[in-house]
Amino acid sequence: MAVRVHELARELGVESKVVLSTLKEMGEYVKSASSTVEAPVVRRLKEEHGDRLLEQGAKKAARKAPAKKADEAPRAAEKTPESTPAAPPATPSAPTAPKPGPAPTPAPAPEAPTPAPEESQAPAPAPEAPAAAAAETTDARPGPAPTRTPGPRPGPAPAPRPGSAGGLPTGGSAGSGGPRPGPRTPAARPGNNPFSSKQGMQQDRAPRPPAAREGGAPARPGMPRPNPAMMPKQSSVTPARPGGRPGPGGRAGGPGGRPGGGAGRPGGGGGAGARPGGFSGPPGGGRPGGPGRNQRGGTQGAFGRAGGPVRRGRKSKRAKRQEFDQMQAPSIGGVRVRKGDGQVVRLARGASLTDFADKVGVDAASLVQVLFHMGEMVTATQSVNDETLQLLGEELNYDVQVVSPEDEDRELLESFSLEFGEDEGDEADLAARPPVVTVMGHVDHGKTKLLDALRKANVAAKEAGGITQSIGAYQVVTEVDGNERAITFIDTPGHEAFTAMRARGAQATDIAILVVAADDGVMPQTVEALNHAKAADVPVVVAVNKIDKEGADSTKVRGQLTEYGLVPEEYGGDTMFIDVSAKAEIGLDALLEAIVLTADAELDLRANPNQRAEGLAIEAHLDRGRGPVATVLVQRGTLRVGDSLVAGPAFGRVRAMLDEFGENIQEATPSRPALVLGLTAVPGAGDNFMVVEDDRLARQIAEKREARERNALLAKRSGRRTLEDFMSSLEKGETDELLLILKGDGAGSVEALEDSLAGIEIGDEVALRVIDRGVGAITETDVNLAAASNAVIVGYNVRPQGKATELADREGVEIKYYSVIYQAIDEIEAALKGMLKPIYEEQQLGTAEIRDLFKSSKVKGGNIAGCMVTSGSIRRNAKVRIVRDGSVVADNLDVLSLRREKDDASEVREGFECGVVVSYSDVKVGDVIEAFELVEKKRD
Ligand SMILES: Nc1nc2c(ncn2[C@@H]2O[C@H](COP(=O)(O)OP(=O)(O)OP(=O)(O)O)[C@@H](O)[C@H]2O)c(=O)[nH]1
Repeated sequence: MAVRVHELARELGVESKVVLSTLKEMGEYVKSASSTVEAPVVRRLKEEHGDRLLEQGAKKAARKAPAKKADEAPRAAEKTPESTPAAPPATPSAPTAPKPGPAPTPAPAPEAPTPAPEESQAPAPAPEAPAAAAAETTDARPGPAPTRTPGPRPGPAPAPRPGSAGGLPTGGSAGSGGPRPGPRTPAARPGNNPFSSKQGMQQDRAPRPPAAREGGAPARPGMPRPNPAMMPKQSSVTPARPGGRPGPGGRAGGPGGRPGGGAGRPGGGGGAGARPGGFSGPPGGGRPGGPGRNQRGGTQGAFGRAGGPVRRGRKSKRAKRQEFDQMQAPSIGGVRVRKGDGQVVRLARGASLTDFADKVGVDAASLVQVLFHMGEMVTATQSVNDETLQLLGEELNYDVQVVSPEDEDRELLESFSLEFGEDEGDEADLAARPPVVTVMGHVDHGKTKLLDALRKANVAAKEAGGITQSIGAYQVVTEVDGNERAITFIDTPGHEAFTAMRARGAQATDIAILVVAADDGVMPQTVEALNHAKAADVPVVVAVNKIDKEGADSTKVRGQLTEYGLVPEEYGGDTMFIDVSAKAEIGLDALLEAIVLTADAELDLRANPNQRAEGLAIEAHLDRGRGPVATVLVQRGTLRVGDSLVAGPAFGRVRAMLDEFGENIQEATPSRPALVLGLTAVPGAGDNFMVVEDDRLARQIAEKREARERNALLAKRSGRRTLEDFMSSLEKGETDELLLILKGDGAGSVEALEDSLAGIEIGDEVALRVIDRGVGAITETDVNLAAASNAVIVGYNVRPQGKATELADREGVEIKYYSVIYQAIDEIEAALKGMLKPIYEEQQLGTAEIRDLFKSSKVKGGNIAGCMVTSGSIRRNAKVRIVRDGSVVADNLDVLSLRREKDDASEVREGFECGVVVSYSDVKVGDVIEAFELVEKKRD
């Protein structure tokens, strides 16, 4: 593939330094005459400077020719044959030559090229001039030189071609040049280029290996170089190239191509062989395309070939450019894709190959192919997961950065000149805010009970006489050092919720209360919760619970936690441990005080209350009467009724706000949880919210987020389907998939449903895939999606909206409604089982021995076997097998006819004789007919 500068120079007939300087002009790094030059560069050199160099070479040759020719020729001759394997074209020609039979062949060949193309017919005229010009080059070319000698007849030249056998070389040129000779040596052309003549460039053609034409060839040192003038033409000839076509591969496979070509040359048949040669470079290059395909290497080939008297037009500049581009691109698994040089490509999570392709300016289809070669089947528009994007990036030498949702959201907001998460103004604008607390701990250690107890202990609640409602968070007011201090509790205990929020980039919690039951001590989830708190860099207050219980050992808990780095203050550490009893309501005030003190000691909890509100949605659901409702936690600013709000993919205007007592409030300050009404959709827990200038802006942001989330979800769901998976499912027969669209009345219930569904285990044969999910009524959009993807809609506590039912009926979409999650799971599980292909079990029915054979022309199967049923029975509709001497000679046969006496029978039992015709005529006396039935087996 790569050639050295001096070889290239020789081929072009110029001095190495000329090539060197030209390459340098082109910006290529080449040091000396022995430096190697990659095929694509060679090609570019030729395309851009070929003519000039060849001209230069020709002049030089002309000057030296007389002297040189004499000895060079012979030299070349020797070389070609063996020494230059690289120059297959030449080589082949030589051998081939003989074949043509026409003795002259060998010799003439050289000449042939020389002569003007036009003349091809009249080879004889081999013009001197051309020869001279070529001389330089020629020297390399073995073939030509010798040829000359023998006969002036160019005619023979074609002969080599005929060699099509070896043909390749010829082939290419042959197309045009070769053909010419053809007439002379008809045999020569294997019919490859029937249309040869057309072009005038024959001269060179003949000598030139097809590959050369393509440019890949140039590398060939020994190649007979066509005369300078030829260069450009060659390309036009290309089409003629039979198998040898070094499409893209040509460049790589200079050498390889040739050889292959040799074989392939002859007609399309050679295609396969030819290809590999041409493609030597890329591993996949060898792919044996259809013959026709190989020939050409490209679509052009297809066109060129088909049309009989096809005109091989010259390649347009554009075509050449494309070809060059293609050649320049490295090949991955046979696919040519331009590689990057490590530049950063930022892609959103869930981006598709088309997005990737757009960013790097390549064809998405080629990326699909590259991935295919990497073992992944992905379509161009399908969302691809992060890992795959990164792998592809590595393969193509791009630094793919999958933008995290948070970054993406930041960018999205930036595009609207908005920023989330920063307090406006300076220090002076900040005011203290209450700490936000999450309760975590091991199962059954009393988290819920503690939250309830604290809620009841709420001073404010006591004063107001209010009963707190669960809106996802509540505030408690306590007295510390005579000051009323508020604390906000997030009402969802457990670190899962905490972590889930963190995973979304939301950190609502300032302090974590780690509940440890004094009678149980530190348990696995205690440690897990602790680690989550540490990871989030959230200070911990330990509530040693259930101290009212017998066997409670709060000291032990302190000791245990010390091992995990939580050293109680009383032991000299900085973690406050409070003994409490959620049940007996002991130590609750102390716990509240500890929270306030820890906040004061370790945290600077301040926020600017005088700005547009920002914060997090901590809980949201669809309320039948009130529509989407979301509990938001204001983190900074003040949220007011009437504000335009965007919360994740939901937006709207705050119609009303309620506190944890169900009371209407007009505003919510930092750390205040509030139930917001007025959103158009249900945001997710952990989604951030912010007040923006107007509804329009809120809508725009929400819409962009929604689109993004959908993509990300698709990417996550689509998973990677590897080739292996694909193959194995192919082996197993089609994999069936039950597609579902889940709609529910709350984000929690939908998630719960989806999680439960994910837990259904049916095996590999059928799969369950949730293609979309959402909160709210079943809409026409859902139905359309279901119709398009053949999915079933599952509505959990929701009903269809508008004309959704009508549309579903029309489209044949099934909508299942459930209000009990287990019922939904049971039914879906049953449906999945129903999709399983039945398992059949063989059940033996009986055996019969063939005692005699009767021929009957009336019987379709030929022989009627006279049998004695020796066990069980033989049934007309049974399956049978023939057993001879203990071996099964034919299996799974049908009973074509079963007769008892002269009547048709549906069953003949043991001990009776019968006449049987089976769908196997070669039965013999003594064979045993074994009858069996395939019975569907129940799955468990
Ligand atoms: N004796 C006693 N029992 C308690 C105390 N706190 C909680 N319990 C009991 O412990 C059991 C578990 O309490 P929960 O509050 O449900 O515990 P949890 O940590 O929220 O449990 P999960 O939600 O399953 O993780 C209940 O039966 C409570 O009544 C306490 O201080 N003393």
